[in-house]
Amino acid sequence: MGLHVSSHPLVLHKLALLRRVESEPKKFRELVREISQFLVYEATADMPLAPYTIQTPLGSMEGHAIGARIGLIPILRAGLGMVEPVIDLLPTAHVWHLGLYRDHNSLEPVTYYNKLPAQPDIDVCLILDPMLATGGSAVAAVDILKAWGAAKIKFLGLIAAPEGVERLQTAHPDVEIHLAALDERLNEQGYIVPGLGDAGDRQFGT
Ligand SMILES: O=P(O)(O)OC[C@H]1O[C@H](OP(=O)(O)OP(=O)(O)O)[C@H](O)[C@@H]1O
Ligand SMILES: O=c1cc[nH]c(=O)[nH]1
Ligand SMILES: [Mg+2]
Repeated sequence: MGLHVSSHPLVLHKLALLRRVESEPKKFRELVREISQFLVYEATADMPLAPYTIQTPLGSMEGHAIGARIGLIPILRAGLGMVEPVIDLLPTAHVWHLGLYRDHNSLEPVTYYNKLPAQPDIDVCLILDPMLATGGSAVAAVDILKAWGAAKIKFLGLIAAPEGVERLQTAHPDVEIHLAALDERLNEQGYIVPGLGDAGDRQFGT
């Protein structure tokens, strides 16, 4: 319940290319862009619609607009690469960046950037972060958004470990998780296996 792992052939095809060690940052960023668009297409399948009257060259009819105010919450750094492809499809979305990094020793998230306004001005928050590993960062992001007053929150990620899914679902069972893949496990350093390595480093060449 609440966990969606894409089985679309295009997602699987592009995910294999994304994982490959040969995919250099330019290629990697392109694949992050493409897979993110497929993911948000699937994750917005239940968005409410607002009907309104439009004119075609041949007459009037009832058209539809997305009836929710959507906020994109990229988790810096690695979530940055998911913003442009998603906002291209949802051009009226607001973007609120959250800066979180994992402490290398404790693997616990450290918050370093949060400029959310005093009052939430969106109906649905889409958290964008390619990797859900221990789940510490995702749980922290949802904690922040709920304390802010966000009503509905979804997590969009490229690859997750079962440990991270379980931690997020236990802490926040109401948050839907949309993934391109659910991998085997975490290794001793907290990396997803087989995964793709460090999603921030691979996008930004660091
Ligand atoms: O589920 P967790 O164990 O919390 O790990 C996942 C987090 O790790 C990565 O960020 P990282 O800390 O590498 O920061 P970066 O994006 O700046 O490289 C990733 O983008 C997530 O935010
Ligand atoms: O495998 C992992 C785990 C956390 N963050 C990453 O970028 N990759
Ligand atoms: Mg990183």
